[in-house]
Amino acid sequence: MVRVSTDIAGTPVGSTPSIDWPDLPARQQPSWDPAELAQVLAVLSTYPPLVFAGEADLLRQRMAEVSAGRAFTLQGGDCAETLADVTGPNIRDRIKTILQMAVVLTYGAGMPIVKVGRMAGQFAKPRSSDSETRDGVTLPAYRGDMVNGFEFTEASRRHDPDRLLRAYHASSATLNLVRGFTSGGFADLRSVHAWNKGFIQGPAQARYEQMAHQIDRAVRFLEASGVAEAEEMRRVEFYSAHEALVLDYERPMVRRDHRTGLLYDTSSHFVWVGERTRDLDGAHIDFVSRIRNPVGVKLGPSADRDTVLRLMDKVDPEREPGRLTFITRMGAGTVRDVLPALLTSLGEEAHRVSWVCDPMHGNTFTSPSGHKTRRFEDVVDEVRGFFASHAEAGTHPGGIHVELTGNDVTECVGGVNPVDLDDLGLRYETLCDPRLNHQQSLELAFVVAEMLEKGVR
Ligand SMILES: O=C[C@H](O)[C@H](O)COP(=O)(O)O
Ligand SMILES: C=C(OP(=O)(O)O)C(=O)O
Ligand SMILES: [Mn+2]
Repeated sequence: MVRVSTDIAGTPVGSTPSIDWPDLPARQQPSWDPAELAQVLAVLSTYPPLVFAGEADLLRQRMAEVSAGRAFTLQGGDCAETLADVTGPNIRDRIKTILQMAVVLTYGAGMPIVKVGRMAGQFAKPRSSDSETRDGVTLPAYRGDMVNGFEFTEASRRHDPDRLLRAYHASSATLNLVRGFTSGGFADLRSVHAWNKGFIQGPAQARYEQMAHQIDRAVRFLEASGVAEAEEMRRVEFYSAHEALVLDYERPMVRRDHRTGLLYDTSSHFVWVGERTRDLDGAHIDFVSRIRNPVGVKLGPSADRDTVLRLMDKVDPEREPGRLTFITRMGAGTVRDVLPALLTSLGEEAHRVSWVCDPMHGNTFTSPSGHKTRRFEDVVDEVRGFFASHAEAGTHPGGIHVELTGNDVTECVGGVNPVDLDDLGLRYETLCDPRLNHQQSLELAFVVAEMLEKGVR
């Protein structure tokens, strides 16, 4: 995964601190049996960290480049990872998709792409409703495999703290494979480029051929000049991220770094707080304010200047480069009305954080067949509106955050090889929100690369 220099590798993994977490209101938390939970927490807090403090520091440096306008970040993966989907082929194909997108974006941006998987911990979901009713039977809503099962039975929907340990092990197995894939030659620029050529030979050909041709020339130049042989071209830095939602998972994973005495959430390199849990005086914002990892906060269309400044004061009072990322998810129809004004109202402060576009969560609707879906065209339109907003405000559009899979699912409609509303039932596999499939993800990368290359006003 990330390239680890000797001083990072030599970093002691840190001790489990005893922290009296303040008793603040926390939304969207499971209701566990307290005795069962206590047993699990005692075990989880002794488990090895999944990431090193030094790796999180390195990602913070990379995100500092994003906030300074010298890098772009690609964050992507499932809405909800599931325990059953932790398989070699699934992980490989998701990594492959992200790497393919990153090559295209690198070309378009002419900047380093900071690659972050929404994976190895994305096992918990906030829900609109606490319960779900089917055929007159009401049960607790599915909240992700870290909390309960998707199967619609009382036993499966029970909040089971043992699942925290299963999520830890699944995250550990995922990260292990990701580290292998991204450092062991699989990520070789030439193979990734060859996979992209496969995409362009399909229906995308006419629309994206010109850019594909330019990328091909650039890679051929690297090969001809011998640069493609370099070790750096055979591996990539790749980081993990998930929503820090279930505090009974995140808190026991916090460790004190022996070098500095500071706290890190060792469940992931990057964690974010979601739109539904970012209350200024709530436990989630308090949690991320205490850890040293680079962190994100989602912002929906209701976020105003005052809220954003107060979030900055809480989470990033020193305005440390790379520390805080705002992930905006305004909706394609709203972004142009709301985002430029918000950015402008922040003045200089808007330059002290990174801005990333989540074009998924503001664009969800239910199809006539009853599937939760999104239109590819709306996703693209929100990214376009995001770029235009930053151009207007003079701030850096720092990246995209996307729900995607490497599989050929039919969950979002549209794209150059279109999924129609009638196709949704063919391969609708997500247990929560609809993801872009492999082709739609690559197509998004080409469209965004064009925006990066040509600029959007
Ligand atoms: O991923 C985000 C949320 O968990 C999801 O959009 C909530 O969806 P719901 O409205 O089906 O609960
Ligand atoms: C829950 C999510 O998003 P948001 O907090 O923006 O609704 C998510 O990213 O899956
Ligand atoms: Mn989602």
